[in-house]
Amino acid sequence: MTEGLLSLGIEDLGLGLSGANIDRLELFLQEMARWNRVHNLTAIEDQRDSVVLHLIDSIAVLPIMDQFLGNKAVAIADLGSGGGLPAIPLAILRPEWRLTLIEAVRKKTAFLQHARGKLELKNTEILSERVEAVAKRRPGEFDAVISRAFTSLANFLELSLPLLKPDGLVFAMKAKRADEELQEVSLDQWRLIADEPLQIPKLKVERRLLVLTPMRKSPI
Ligand SMILES: C[S@@+](CC[C@H](N)C(=O)[O-])C[C@H]1O[C@@H](n2cnc3c(N)ncnc32)[C@H](O)[C@@H]1O
Repeated sequence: MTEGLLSLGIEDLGLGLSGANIDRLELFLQEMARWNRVHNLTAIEDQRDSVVLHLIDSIAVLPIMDQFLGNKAVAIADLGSGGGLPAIPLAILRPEWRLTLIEAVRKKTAFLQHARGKLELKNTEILSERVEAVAKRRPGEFDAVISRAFTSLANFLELSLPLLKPDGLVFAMKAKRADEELQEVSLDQWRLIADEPLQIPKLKVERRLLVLTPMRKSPI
């Protein structure tokens, strides 16, 4: 099974993954495939390779996140986690980070709870709620926010702002066409502090990771 992750180039990411890391990522993929079959969890029940590529896409952000967050016990929210990307692979590979997965659809959070138990991911919490509701209940709580395939950049930033600590960071996983989305962002409100191309082995489309921080320096 591990052959899939290896043959699709996970080692080329240069993350220094151990055999145990790869086994746990593989277990997550197996659970996702099993739940997909039974519950029709997401649209990505297509070929296994494409799910593997989604996973590799999700961890390609790690070298850049590491630069900003180091190995501190930071609190990170993943908005619109769906089947757990990118939060679950990140939680597997960075046990010192605390990941909060926020997902509105209950069928999906049932899977996320299942995966959390199966993988014994004590550094995760699953919230079966809309992001907007969590922001009201827990304002200014997170060091960082991330999302993948969630919404437009401008909307992601708007939803992130109330969740973030004053110096919090937003990690936006984007495709090459992020330039148009960046033009919609108010530079009075946000500072772009990094815009990094990502190397995804075997994946033809280009990816970027944008890192932004709010200009305001106190929570709302
Ligand atoms: C296209 S999926 C992406 C899932 C996952 N991040 C991935 O990359 O595979 C977007 C997810 O965001 C969730 N979502 C959309 N708006 C939301 C909101 N306001 N609060 C919580 N979840 C939301 C949807 O239910 C859906 O599962």
